[in-house]
Order: sequence, then structure tokens, then C-alpha cells
Amino acid sequence: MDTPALRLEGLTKRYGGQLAVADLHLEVPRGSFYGFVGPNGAGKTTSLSMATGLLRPDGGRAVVGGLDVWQDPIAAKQIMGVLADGVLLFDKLTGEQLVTYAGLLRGMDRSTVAERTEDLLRVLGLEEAAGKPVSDYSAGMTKKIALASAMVHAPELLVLDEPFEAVDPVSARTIRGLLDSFVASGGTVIVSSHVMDLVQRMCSHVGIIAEGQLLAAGTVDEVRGGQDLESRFVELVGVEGGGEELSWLRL
Ligand SMILES: Nc1ncnc2c1ncn2[C@@H]1O[C@H](COP(=O)(O)OP(=O)(O)OP(=O)(O)O)[C@@H](O)[C@H]1O
Repeated sequence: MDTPALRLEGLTKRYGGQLAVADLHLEVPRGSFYGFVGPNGAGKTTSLSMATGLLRPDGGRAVVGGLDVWQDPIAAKQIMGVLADGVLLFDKLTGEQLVTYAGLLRGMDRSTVAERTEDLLRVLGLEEAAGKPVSDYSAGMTKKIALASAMVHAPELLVLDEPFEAVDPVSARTIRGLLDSFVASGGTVIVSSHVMDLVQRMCSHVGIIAEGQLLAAGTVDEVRGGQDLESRFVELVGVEGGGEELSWLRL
């Protein structure tokens, strides 16, 4: 029970000469709802991709439920559900086919996959679009079908890169409800987000990253230290462009 859901030990990634993630150490306790936040280009997607076996690190380890993601990838990936950012989907499939395919790839039997696919499409409001190719989905619908594909095998750990991006407020509330009850039942969720208010309300823990370095991590209350999370975030990360105004944009 003490094994963390995810432990990152010194993860490092360079793109050419640029250090995108530098010696990242992070522990995500089991049963936590963990927000991973940082400004654009901070290294969130790079870190989560290395943590989930999508991008090979230059250094360090990622350990999921005690299993090394790069030494023991099949076992580690069995207990994870991943919503990756910017990864192509098989979008000539219909939404229903895509979720079914995700379940069958996970080795689930057809009847369980069919039952869960129907449940997910209904709960996420995609019943009517179930028979349409995913290439015809809006950005928010695409996000929801990718989320359904990540959840169909009922993993222990969900790693979701920007799950609320482009999603309307009603669907966002539904997704939050699903994730809250998943966490209440003992699951662990990691979400990356730019929306501090949402992270403050939704998450139990938070990690703040900027320029590839972890600036703060802990429970939301520990990290925000009596301020709201957005103020703490700006304090740690700094103001972009020094708050400079554009004189030519003034009317
Ligand atoms: N495939 C790539 N090749 C070269 N550089 C990359 C690549 N992917 C990311 N980078 C660089 O690595 C850094 C971290 O990018 P990353 O996408 O991890 O940031 P992020 O925190 O997810 O950003 P955002 O919030 O804007 O999605 C950025 O400077 C980015 O330009």
C-alpha cells in the first residue's frame, strides 16, 4: 500500500542542445488527484510522456506501482490509462470502434468491452456521435473519445495530459465527476492543466514545473501556503515579459 502510484527518479530529456526536463524527481501517492502545472513549454508533456513509456528518457527512471516503465513496459502499461497530448488517433474509426479497439488491445473480452464502451459513450454524451468517424469530431469530442479509450480497461492510474482542454463546461463537470469517483474508489489521477482555479478545487496534490525544473510539490494546501494557487504559481514562475504593455494596441 505504501508503494506510490508513480515515482519519477531524476527524469531528464534533451532536445538537441535544449534541456527540456532536468533531473525531475516526483512522487505521486496512491489515491491522490495530482495536478501537474507549469507555463507553456515548461516540460509537462515531455515529463508525462517519459513517465508513461511514450518517450524514452535520456536519464532517470519512471516507476508505476513499483514497476519500471522502461524495464517492464508491458506490466507497467497494464495498470495505466493514458490520455496523451498531440498523439494521433486512428481517426478513420468511429468513436465506438476506437474505444472497442482500445479495450480489445488490452486483452479484454468482447462482451465486457461492448458493455463498457456503451457506458462510456453514454456518460460522456457521445452516443449520437458513436457511429461517426473520429476525424469528423470537434476538438472537445476528440478529447472525450480519447479519454474513454484511456479508461475502458479500468486502470489503477490515469495519466491525463490536458483532459479539459477544448471541453465544454457541462462535459468538464461530467469528467470531473467520473475522476472524483475513480479517486474515491482508490484510483490515482494525474492531470496536467493550466487552469489553476480548477486544480485548486479538484486536486489533492500539485507539482509546479517551469523550464524543466520542479519548483514545488506537495498537497495543494502545502504548495499554496495560504495564498490562492494562481498567486503562488505566478510568484514561483514569474510574470511573462515583466507585465509590459503594447502601446500600439491601445485605442
Ligand atoms: N519534439 C520536440 N523537439 C524539440 N523540442 C521539443 C519537442 N517537444 C518539446 N520540445 C521543447 O521542450 C520544451 C518542453 O515542451 P513540453 O511540450 O514538454 O512543454 P509543456 O509544459 O507540455 O507545454 P504546454 O503547456 O505549452 O503544452 C519546450 O521548450 C519545447 O519547445
